[in-house]
Amino acid sequence: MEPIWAVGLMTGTVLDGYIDVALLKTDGETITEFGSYELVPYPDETNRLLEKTLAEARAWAFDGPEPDIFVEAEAAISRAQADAVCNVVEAAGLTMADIGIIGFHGQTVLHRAPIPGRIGATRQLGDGRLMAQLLGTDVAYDFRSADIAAGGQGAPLSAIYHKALLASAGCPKDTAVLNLGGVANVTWISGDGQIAAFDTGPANAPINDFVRSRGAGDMDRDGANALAGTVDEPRLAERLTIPYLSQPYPKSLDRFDFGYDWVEDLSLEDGAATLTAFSAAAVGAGLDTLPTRPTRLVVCGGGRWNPAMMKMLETYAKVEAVAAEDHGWRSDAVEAECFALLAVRTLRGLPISFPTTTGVETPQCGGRIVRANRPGDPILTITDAPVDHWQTIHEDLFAYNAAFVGEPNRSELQVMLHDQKGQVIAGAFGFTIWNYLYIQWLWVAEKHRNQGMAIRLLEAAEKRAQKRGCTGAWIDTFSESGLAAYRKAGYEVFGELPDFAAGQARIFLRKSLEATNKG
Ligand SMILES: Nc1ncnc2c1ncn2[C@@H]1O[C@H](COP(=O)(O)OP(=O)(O)OP(=O)(O)O)[C@@H](O)[C@H]1O
Ligand SMILES: CC(=O)N[C@H]1[C@@H]2OC[C@@H](O2)[C@@H](O)[C@@H]1O[C@H](C)C(=O)O
Repeated sequence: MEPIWAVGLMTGTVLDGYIDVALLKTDGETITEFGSYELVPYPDETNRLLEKTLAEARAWAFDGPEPDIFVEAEAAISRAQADAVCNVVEAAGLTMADIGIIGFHGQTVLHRAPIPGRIGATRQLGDGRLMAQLLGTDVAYDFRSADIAAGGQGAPLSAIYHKALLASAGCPKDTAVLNLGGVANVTWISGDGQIAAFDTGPANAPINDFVRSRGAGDMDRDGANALAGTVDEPRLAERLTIPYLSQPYPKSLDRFDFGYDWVEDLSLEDGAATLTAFSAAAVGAGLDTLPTRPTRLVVCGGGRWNPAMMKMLETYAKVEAVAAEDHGWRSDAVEAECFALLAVRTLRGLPISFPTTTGVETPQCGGRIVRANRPGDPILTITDAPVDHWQTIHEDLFAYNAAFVGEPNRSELQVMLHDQKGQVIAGAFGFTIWNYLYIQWLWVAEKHRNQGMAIRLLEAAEKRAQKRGCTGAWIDTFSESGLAAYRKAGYEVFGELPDFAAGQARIFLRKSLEATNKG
């Protein structure tokens, strides 16, 4: 496939109020060109709605029907992100017609990793159909469900994009990629090109929540608090015994799996320092689980802008931390670019998750695609009274069939029984087509039933059908009496549709007209 322009959309777990929008030209395997990138703010009311939605999602905990608020939030997210796409595409000097596909991650509101005996669960709010309608462009969305359904973690999915980035930058073999969002995830490529990826632990989410709880802003901006504080080493050492950290991958986390309650009694500065050290040390513990420990990490995601975090990666994770920008990548764009690439992969039917990235048994293609209506596309109509164009289809269909099975010679047939006064007492209607007679309707007036009328009608119809060259006949019924009568006439059951009407099966019967001839 020729590379196409794709738009990637990401709103991560920290709910920082921004939509990450990035353009990427790609064939789904390699990066041809990085396009423009912007952080577009959500409207204030959407931010408030999202906070409420996340709280309701946690209370719901995948138990029972989804909270009603999801419907409203999903529409608001989809509309706001569609607007953002329009603006970024236009500002880049392109039109929507230049965009091959949109990769719409949606908002993760809840994520639960699988455990032995129970598959995982994940929910990203985002209505791909609505976005495709609004923008008139194909949309790939719901990237994680298929992986989860197949037994995978559903995350992280960025590994295949990180691999493409590492290849494009020609990084040394011992380099891994680290994303520091609400949660931290790492991607490592083995010498023979195998990918490993997993969530290492928290990144910014607990730091943001802690700082916010002290009324000190939305984040520890530039690591100012952490840099001014002292890490509570004993407390950190104890915290580092949490089994998740050294557990073998694959593994994934929800944004709220790690909190800040364990530093609540510390000062703002010491708390921030201890939380930052914990996120960094958790990365180190994760690196220890890889077959060979990388010596360099290219760091992307918002945490890359936190100097305390970058410094602590060196001291607590014992690894060289290089900013994404040092390789010409754009820290804040990586996740959005990733979903642009994943959308193209989905379009091409290429896998987006693998046994070593999400633990899924076989690579999964994931992502659902909605095709948009474009000018010039066929128009779909549905009617309860077909007339107009049926003849066109009919003639074409018959001509098509005739080309490989000969002329159908469809010809109708009606058999009637009248009394002496001309009153109808029984009748059958059907048609012969190719080698078969089909009796569509057969009816006997009530007072004439059980007198062999049905058999007389059928025999007459069968004779006529034989003259027309038919070698078989079929009929169907969902009445007991019909079934008995047709059996008596030499028909045998060859199929049924259970519960066709009010619990009754529709029974299909056939009879060989050749056998009748011979016998
Ligand atoms: N200048 C800065 N100083 C300190 N921290 C920063 C700075 N800029 C960004 N951050 C941190 O990065 C966070 C945003 O990170 P990012 O956008 O990568 O998260 P996300 O994509 O929502 O999360 P995830 O990757 O888990 O889905 C901010 O909320 C903040 O904690
Ligand atoms: C369920 C979910 O949304 N997980 C996110 C989250 O944020 C970081 C980390 O946890 C990662 O596993 C994932 O996002 C990135 C884009 C991923 O799938 O690679």
